[in-house]
Amino acid sequence: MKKTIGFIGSGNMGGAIIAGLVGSALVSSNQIIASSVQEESLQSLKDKYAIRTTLDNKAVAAEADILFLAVKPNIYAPVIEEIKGAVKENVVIVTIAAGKSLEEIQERFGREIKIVRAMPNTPALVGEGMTGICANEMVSVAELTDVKTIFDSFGRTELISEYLMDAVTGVSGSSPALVFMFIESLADGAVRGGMPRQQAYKFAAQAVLGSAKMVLETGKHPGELKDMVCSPGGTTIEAVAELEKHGFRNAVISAVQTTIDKSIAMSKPAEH
Ligand SMILES: NC(=O)C1=CN([C@@H]2O[C@H](COP(=O)(O)OP(=O)(O)OC[C@H]3O[C@@H](n4cnc5c(N)ncnc54)[C@H](OP(=O)(O)O)[C@@H]3O)[C@@H](O)[C@H]2O)C=CC1
Ligand SMILES: O=C(O)[C@@H]1CCC=N1
Repeated sequence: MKKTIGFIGSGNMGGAIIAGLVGSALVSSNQIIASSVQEESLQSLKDKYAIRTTLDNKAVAAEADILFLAVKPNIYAPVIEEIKGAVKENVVIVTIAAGKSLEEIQERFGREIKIVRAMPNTPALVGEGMTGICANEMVSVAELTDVKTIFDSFGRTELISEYLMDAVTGVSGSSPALVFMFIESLADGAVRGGMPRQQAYKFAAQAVLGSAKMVLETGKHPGELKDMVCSPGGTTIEAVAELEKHGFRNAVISAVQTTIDKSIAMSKPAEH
């Protein structure tokens, strides 16, 4: 891809996308330019990925053909105000913020502008991201394909309707945090059984990785895969019964619902 890709903000998520992009070889490092507020964070990105960096958001906006807004949702308004006069006429804006609609972003730019809304996740860092994307009507098929190609370069991407973006935020944007908690808990259980901690993380993480791959690659229902592990009268069914006793599935469903509720709440700007 020949385009210049800009990042306004390059923290946990922006940094993960940059890492994924550089790792994919879809673009060369010098086609990526990123801004942040602290020189140290930029220096660290420069050292790791050899990309171009600046403290000047407008300089990124002026160069980018595809411009990622990777700052926290609560500073979208001032950041867009700062850069809106500097962006290229035909720029494609990629917003990755929870709860920021295509309509709201367009309103803040104050003109018709090409916008792709994406909800990625931090596993982008290791080339295993999951991203949902949608776009406004200004974005051409070719431009959407370019943006999808970027997300595809570090994981899987699906085009979705915008109304599903809150659900995507729960099921894949936020869920890595829940999965990390699950891995930590599995490992704690193994440590309780005497296993050294670092070894326990490896066993727990590989078990989760392998299980996820089985879902993706066998096409079998997760319940069937669970049944395949539960030997009658064996060890696993004891653990299943224990989790059911504590409302495990209901807890997870409710947790995802809270992310959806929060994402919806964040999409309603507070009245001033
Ligand atoms: N974290 C995640 O898993 C996911 C996050 N997102 C979305 O990504 C966005 C960023 O989140 P996340 O990466 O977690 O947040 P971080 O706090 O890790 O990163 C925010 C970045 O913005 C920079 N920044 C702060 N103020 C400014 C400013 N005025 N101008 C330019 N850069 C600025 C920070 O700079 P510095 O480092 O120098 O302080 C930092 O690089 C959010 O909108 C979030 O909803 C979406 C999906 C998943
Ligand atoms: O916690 C958040 O708001 C962001 C969005 C999805 C993951 N992290």
